[in-house]
Amino acid sequence: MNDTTDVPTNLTEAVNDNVESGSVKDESEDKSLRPILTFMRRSSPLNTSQERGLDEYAHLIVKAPISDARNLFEHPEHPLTIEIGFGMGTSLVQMAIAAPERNFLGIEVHIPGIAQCAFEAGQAGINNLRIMDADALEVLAGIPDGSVDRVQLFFPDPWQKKRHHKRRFVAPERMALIVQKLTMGGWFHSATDWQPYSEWMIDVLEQVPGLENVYGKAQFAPRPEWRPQTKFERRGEAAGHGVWDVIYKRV
Ligand SMILES: C[S@@+](CC[C@H](N)C(=O)[O-])C[C@H]1O[C@@H](n2cnc3c(N)ncnc32)[C@H](O)[C@@H]1O
Repeated sequence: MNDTTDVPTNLTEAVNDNVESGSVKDESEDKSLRPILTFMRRSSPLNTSQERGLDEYAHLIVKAPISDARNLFEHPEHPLTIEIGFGMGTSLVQMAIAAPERNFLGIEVHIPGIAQCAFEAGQAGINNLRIMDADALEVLAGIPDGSVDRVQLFFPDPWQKKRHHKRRFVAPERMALIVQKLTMGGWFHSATDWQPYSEWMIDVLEQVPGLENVYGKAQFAPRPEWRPQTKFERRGEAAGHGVWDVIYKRV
């Protein structure tokens, strides 16, 4: 995870600066051929629950690539929510428990988060949640158009420095892919505690063909009471930040 428990955003960005400036060796020979990633993979040791998550509940973790996310579930006809970057997954598990009539696929690259999410979902005994260790953009590119009812992206890395803005998940080309995968009437729901990113989101999303703001042109959504608080939301709150939700509908 980019900005985990353990790593504040500014440190992540400092590491990223070093990669970009060449002071940290990168395995890729030709940088121009590398896709721009919206995350940095970081490793940290697993605790006992996380070890158990990978071990006892491995059946909840799906390997990439997949051809149709709906078929991962006992009820493929149920509407599918994909959460991009669920972090430690606690809020995603809460959402899946609260909505047994929906299927949930969480995609993350942070292994302790994947393991923790598997542990909590396994302990809760739910069968409407699957987890993937993958770049969500690659997963989305491989599944059928119009197959996802909701895409949610909560407290994405804000990539605060101007030269890192290209890594922000909410960007016209990435949103075009999301639109393609949403069902008609389906939602893209994001939230952030970083005000400049919230304004950026509105600026980008208002211009995306095929999306309409559910709360009116350029409006933020009221914080839905059914969206559980996330770890990064709590962290933002502790730092005195506000919270801005945006909900757009596929039209
Ligand atoms: C700032 S954290 C927020 C985590 C969680 N949503 C929360 O609110 O606590 C953003 C997470 O998104 C993940 N992420 C960013 N881009 C991603 C991508 N393209 N595919 C999968 N995960 C991604 C990062 O690994 C990171 O864990």
